[in-house]
Amino acid sequence: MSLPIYLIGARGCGKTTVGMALSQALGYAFSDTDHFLQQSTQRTVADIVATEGWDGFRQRETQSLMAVTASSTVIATGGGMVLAEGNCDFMREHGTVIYLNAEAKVLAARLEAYPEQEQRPTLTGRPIADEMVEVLSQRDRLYHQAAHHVINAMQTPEQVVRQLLQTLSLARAS
Ligand SMILES: Nc1ncnc2c1ncn2[C@@H]1O[C@H](COP(=O)(O)OP(=O)(O)O)[C@@H](O)[C@H]1O
Ligand SMILES: O=C(O)C1=C[C@@H](OP(=O)(O)O)[C@@H](O)[C@H](O)C1
Ligand SMILES: [Mg+2]
Repeated sequence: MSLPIYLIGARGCGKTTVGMALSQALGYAFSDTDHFLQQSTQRTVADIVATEGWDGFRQRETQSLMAVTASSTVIATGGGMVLAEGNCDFMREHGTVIYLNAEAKVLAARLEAYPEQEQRPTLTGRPIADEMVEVLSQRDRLYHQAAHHVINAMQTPEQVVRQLLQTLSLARAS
């Protein structure tokens, strides 16, 4: 059995989309911390944030991370998973952590085309393009610090998966 692979990065970088495709390519299981949270509570992210605030959501997110961690599993995390240092330590100790890196304007374009507001309530109250600049200015360093590998996510999902497979096989060979 192989260690879990954690995908981290900002909203819209493709953790959920690419994570599913990567799991199929590897023959791994797939989990998503937001899907787990929504299925286990039967509530949306927006509903949890509205009633418990972001602090309440973040506590539940940490519990979800632990609950979905299993061998031979690709795990798509929520974009704010790295905000708690304990989550970063946990991921690095239990598996391989990969940052799907993309510029704010690319993220904003994807999120504007497909906002999924129940999954992504506003973080700052600002328009998406401004929000992504602000979020990356706060988190880019945290994503880099937490990651074992950084992948350019500004390519097609197929290209991102190919690059992930290459990086993982190089890491295993070394
Ligand atoms: N590499 C990519 N190129 C173009 N669009 C993408 C890519 N990855 C994801 N998307 C699109 O961006 C949106 C957000 O993707 P998602 O996988 O939910 O990101 P995340 O889980 O990181 O927030 C979706 O509409 C998805 O189809
Ligand atoms: O960036 C964030 O703080 C969040 C990202 C979302 O997940 P995705 O990154 O999968 O969109 C979801 O966990 C929640 O809305 C908070
Ligand atoms: Mg996601």
